[in-house]
Amino acid sequence: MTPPKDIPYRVDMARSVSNSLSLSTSPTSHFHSPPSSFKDRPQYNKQLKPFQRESIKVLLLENVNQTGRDILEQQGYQVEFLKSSLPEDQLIQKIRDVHVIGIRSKTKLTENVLKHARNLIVIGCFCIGTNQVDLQYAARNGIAVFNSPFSNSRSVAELVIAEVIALARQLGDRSMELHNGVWNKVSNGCWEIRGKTLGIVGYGHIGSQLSVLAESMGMSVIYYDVVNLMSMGTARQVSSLEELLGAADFVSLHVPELPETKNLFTSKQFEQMKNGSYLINNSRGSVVEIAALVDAMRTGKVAGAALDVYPNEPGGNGPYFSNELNSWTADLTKLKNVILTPHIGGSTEEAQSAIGIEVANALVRFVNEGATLGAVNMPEVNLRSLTLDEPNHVRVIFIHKNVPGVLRRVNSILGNHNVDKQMTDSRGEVAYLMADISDVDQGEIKDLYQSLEEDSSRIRVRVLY
Ligand SMILES: NC(=O)C1=CN([C@@H]2O[C@H](COP(=O)(O)OP(=O)(O)OC[C@H]3O[C@@H](n4cnc5c(N)ncnc54)[C@H](O)[C@@H]3O)[C@@H](O)[C@H]2O)C=CC1
Ligand SMILES: O=C(O)CCC(=O)C(=O)O
Repeated sequence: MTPPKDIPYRVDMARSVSNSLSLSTSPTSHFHSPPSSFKDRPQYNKQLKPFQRESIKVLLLENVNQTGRDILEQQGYQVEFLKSSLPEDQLIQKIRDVHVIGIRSKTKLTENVLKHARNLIVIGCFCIGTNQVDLQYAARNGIAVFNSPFSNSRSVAELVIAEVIALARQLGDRSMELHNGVWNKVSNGCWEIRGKTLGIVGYGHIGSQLSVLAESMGMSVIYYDVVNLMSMGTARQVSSLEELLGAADFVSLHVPELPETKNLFTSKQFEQMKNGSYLINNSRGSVVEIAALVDAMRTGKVAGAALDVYPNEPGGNGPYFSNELNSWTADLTKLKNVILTPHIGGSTEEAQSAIGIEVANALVRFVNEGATLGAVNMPEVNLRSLTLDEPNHVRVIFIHKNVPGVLRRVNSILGNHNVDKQMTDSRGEVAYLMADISDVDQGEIKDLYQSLEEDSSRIRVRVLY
């Protein structure tokens, strides 16, 4: 088979020899000796180099922070960077040959897209949410997914505090009026937030951080969560959403996108809110039925709203926030005291820089060492690093279907060598085995790889050395 022009020969070999999706499985790769300056150290980690790093192709979408790009480029990987997300047809073209993809919240990695990703081994979500990725499909195909679980939590919580005050004082309207030359000095319907009650729905990383900030500004905090959680400060957990809605002056949503949170807020919930209360949604657009919110605001039941997220969001910056995108847009934008922001809850220099570092490092650990610590769709497996004084050691990674009898078969293959350490774990249908074995000659690696490839449970084999 002649390799396509832009794919290095060994990538194509990996595919044709093993029928594997993974470049790094290639048993034909060269061993790279460690730099001689390291050799005098008594104990040092061996950099596993089963492939030429410059063959690893990385596609970064949605303006991933420079910190992340630097880490990946320093590895020698080929990094392609785009500022926006891509429509599905272009994404399918691009994803065909990459081994690593980095996205934020806009890029939808559905089964339909992922089935074209024949070389992909890992996805980095440079954000908290992972609802944009088909996590099950990815796991079933040996593709690990990483995110940054709390690097932007503080940024979101601070934005909510700003929104609580801005809504209470109708700041958006006053500012817009003055931009249009209208002086409108009023106090009617404007409030201090001191002594008011904030109701937080979803008391996880963001909700609990917000709780602390709100209390420090003199608010009382109540929260509703499906899990029983420890309260921060003097906040109080309530037993139902209805109870929260009946007591809160401000309601702020911090739940993930799940089937159970879809349209969590419809006309019923708006009816249960206090008259003249406020709604803030920085979670996901699917959580609130916007047409119902528009109705609740027209009647005055809800006195103001701040929205950062929408059911449909544009892939990049530009004049796209229109009825074409979401049918209720014109109704919403005509309302008074509505603050609309373009999904910027986590968009601060601090958060983006920290996310870039955290996710890029997780990607490098996975590509180079096979470690899945922090993966959101796979068992978390890691072994201490191999060291440079272990020259004939090989790390075997065997991602397989979680069915009986696999370990017996795999260990009979590995058993021809000395298994120094091994860890295996499962998550749902998928299991992940990592083993460091010694006394392996370079010439035996290909056979080892081939034997594992032939096991009926195999999802993906990688041999790192
Ligand atoms: N606007 C933005 O830029 C950002 C938005 N987000 C969104 O915020 C969400 C929350 O983030 P974190 O606080 O980090 O998540 P988290 O996972 O730490 O907390 C979520 C909480 O919601 C609770 N929960 C789940 N289902 C619930 C339900 N039906 N009713 C009540 N509580 C429920 C969970 O038990 C958990 O305590 C993310 O999933 C993401 O979608 C996150 C970061 C930035
Ligand atoms: O900053 C982004 O692109 C997405 C933020 C977000 O929604 C998240 O972290 O889940």
